[in-house]
Amino acid sequence: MRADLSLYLVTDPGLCEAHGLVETVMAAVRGGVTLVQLRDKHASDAELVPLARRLKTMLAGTGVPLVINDRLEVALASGADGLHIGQDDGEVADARAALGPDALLGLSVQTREQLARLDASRLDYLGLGPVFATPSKHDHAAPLGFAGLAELVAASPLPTVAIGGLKAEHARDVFRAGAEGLAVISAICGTPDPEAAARAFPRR
Ligand SMILES: Cc1ncc(COP(=O)(O)OP(=O)(O)O)c(N)n1
Ligand SMILES: Cc1nc(C(=O)O)sc1CCOP(=O)(O)O
Ligand SMILES: [Mg+2]
Repeated sequence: MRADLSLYLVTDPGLCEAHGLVETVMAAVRGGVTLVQLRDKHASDAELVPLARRLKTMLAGTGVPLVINDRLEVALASGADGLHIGQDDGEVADARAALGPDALLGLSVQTREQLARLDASRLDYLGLGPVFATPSKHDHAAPLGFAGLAELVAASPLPTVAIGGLKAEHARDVFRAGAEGLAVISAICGTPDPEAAARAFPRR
């Protein structure tokens, strides 16, 4: 599945708490977010499935797909549009086999070595990062900077979205590095006005 990666919102339960997670997502979509990832490292699958279903219902008619972070079972049970996995989140082939050919499947990549061994035929896009160090992910890899990002983008066989410490003022540099878009948590979720925060991102 081909997705618009321009402005990719990754949710965080703590940072989205102020306005409510669903309300934050919908405000961000009104502001121009093109893809939403439900990411909660602590909730159980049983807690995430109804939340994912609610988000999917709310996003109906907007054209904005919903992907689930890490949890294949949640993606399958909720009817989400896809899944985003990292290097240690299971096999791409297994995820693709379970999700079917039409689902959106993304993989996180931090290094050239990971790029060289991935199976592009089963993936739709790559998340490249972190561009900068960020408190939103405690176990992130070494920051790439824009030069490191550009190197990975140039070697990528798939569309890419940059992630990690990105704000609206970084959009031009991200596009110059060749990525299709920016994935963000705190630049939208942690703000007083998520719609305005999303709107502030320049488009490619
Ligand atoms: C768009 C996007 N890119 C990268 C990541 C990071 O995934 P991962 O390395 O599996 O880390 P966690 O998010 O699971 O902590 C992402 N979630 N989204
Ligand atoms: C979820 C995630 N993955 C990363 C990676 O480098 O793979 S960085 C990150 C957190 C992004 O949050 P913020 O926009 O607040 O920096
Ligand atoms: Mg993961």
